[in-house]
Amino acid sequence: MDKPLISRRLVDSDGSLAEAASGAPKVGILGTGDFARSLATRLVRSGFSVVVGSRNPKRTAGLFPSAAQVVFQAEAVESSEVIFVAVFREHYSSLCGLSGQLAGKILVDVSNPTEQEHLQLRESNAEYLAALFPTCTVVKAFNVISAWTLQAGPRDGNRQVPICSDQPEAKRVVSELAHAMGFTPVDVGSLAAAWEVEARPLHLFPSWKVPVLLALGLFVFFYAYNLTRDVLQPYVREGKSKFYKLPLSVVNTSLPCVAYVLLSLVYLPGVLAAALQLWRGTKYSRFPDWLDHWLQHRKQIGLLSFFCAALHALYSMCLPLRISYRYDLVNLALKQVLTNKSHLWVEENVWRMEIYLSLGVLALGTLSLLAVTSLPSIANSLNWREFSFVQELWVF
Ligand SMILES: NC(=O)C1=CN([C@@H]2O[C@H](COP(=O)(O)OP(=O)(O)OC[C@H]3O[C@@H](n4cnc5c(N)ncnc54)[C@H](OP(=O)(O)O)[C@@H]3O)[C@@H](O)[C@H]2O)C=CC1
Ligand SMILES: [Fe+3]
Repeated sequence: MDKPLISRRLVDSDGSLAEAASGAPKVGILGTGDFARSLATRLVRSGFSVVVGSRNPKRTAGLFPSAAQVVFQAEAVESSEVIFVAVFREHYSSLCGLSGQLAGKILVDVSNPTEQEHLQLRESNAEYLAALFPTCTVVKAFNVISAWTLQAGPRDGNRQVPICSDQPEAKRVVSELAHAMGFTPVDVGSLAAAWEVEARPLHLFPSWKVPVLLALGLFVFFYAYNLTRDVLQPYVREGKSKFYKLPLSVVNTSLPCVAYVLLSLVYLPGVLAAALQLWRGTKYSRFPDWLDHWLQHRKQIGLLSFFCAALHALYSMCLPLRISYRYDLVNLALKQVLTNKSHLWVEENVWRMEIYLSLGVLALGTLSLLAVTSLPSIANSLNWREFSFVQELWVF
């Protein structure tokens, strides 16, 4: 890997990928599926010479950049020292015929198990591959990167690539490769860590689970409290039916309570941490685990607090749109004008409007939150010219 990693001629005049620079480091790929194709494209763009091993190279060669060589599996593994195994676990054993040529080489396991496989098989895919090819060094890497990200380039989202292996030298080689492709390699230890690395793509938004459950729990608590206070109590005491308040009014009264409590939970751990440091007399000792986790979740708790506050503002703006509000106004006017006790109230209309408004506001709030949270990744995905264009628009 001491050779220059970025070649000079990468793109043909017609836009397809051109010949890689002669003498560029050679990387092998076994498999010709989605992942293999995107990986080959990224490697060629990063200046590597790529040789792809297929069971049927004639059929699949047209799918790869012209700079990548597509040959039979045996030929591909012969000419490269680092070989990506872009094949599903159940087909690993079909590669055993190549073990002679693969001896002493670095195999990069990029595979991901399904959730069911991950729970059933206690052995990671990488360890299984290492057991099948004991003369090779297996490195687990790139499984958290999608074919799409490889194709588009590591511009938006997470660039981190966790890498693990029992051989530090092999880990170094693959880390340099990841770095040259624009990713950030993260050493997560020996191959025993592969099981945990393979679990990562199975969890969606892991850092949001506790904050979301917390916000939901608080919402249920305050909703139950406001329901008892504003609806059940008047019904039991005075026989007044105010159940139409359930979808809108009670929700709107509960939201700011949740927002305030969540906001205080954003600031409280910082205060506790400072107090703990003063009490211990040092800034350089570890916080207890619970405080550490709490501090790490502050961003998500803050965003949820903002979401509840924004929903509350939207609900409040929409309150005068409610038909119940209009009926109340008309009734008040009637009461003032007429002496008799006429009462204008169509229960069905009230309910329909309350529910429609509630759902509409919820959808609008969710969309705004999505827009706000995706702003950083949108900003990340812009190149410098697009970014300055947006900046100019903004200033204008
Ligand atoms: N797609 C993605 O976004 C991601 C995929 N991965 C991992 O990459 C690996 C490949 O995924 P993907 O490219 O999507 O899968 P595909 O099904 O698209 O491709 C699998 C490839 O395996 C090759 N292969 C080799 N031996 C066999 C065999 N005995 N039977 C069937 N196929 C065989 C085939 O190539 P040929 O016929 O030319 O030999 C085939 O193209 C998987 O382990 C997956 O978990 C990891 C992260 C993201
Ligand atoms: Fe308010």
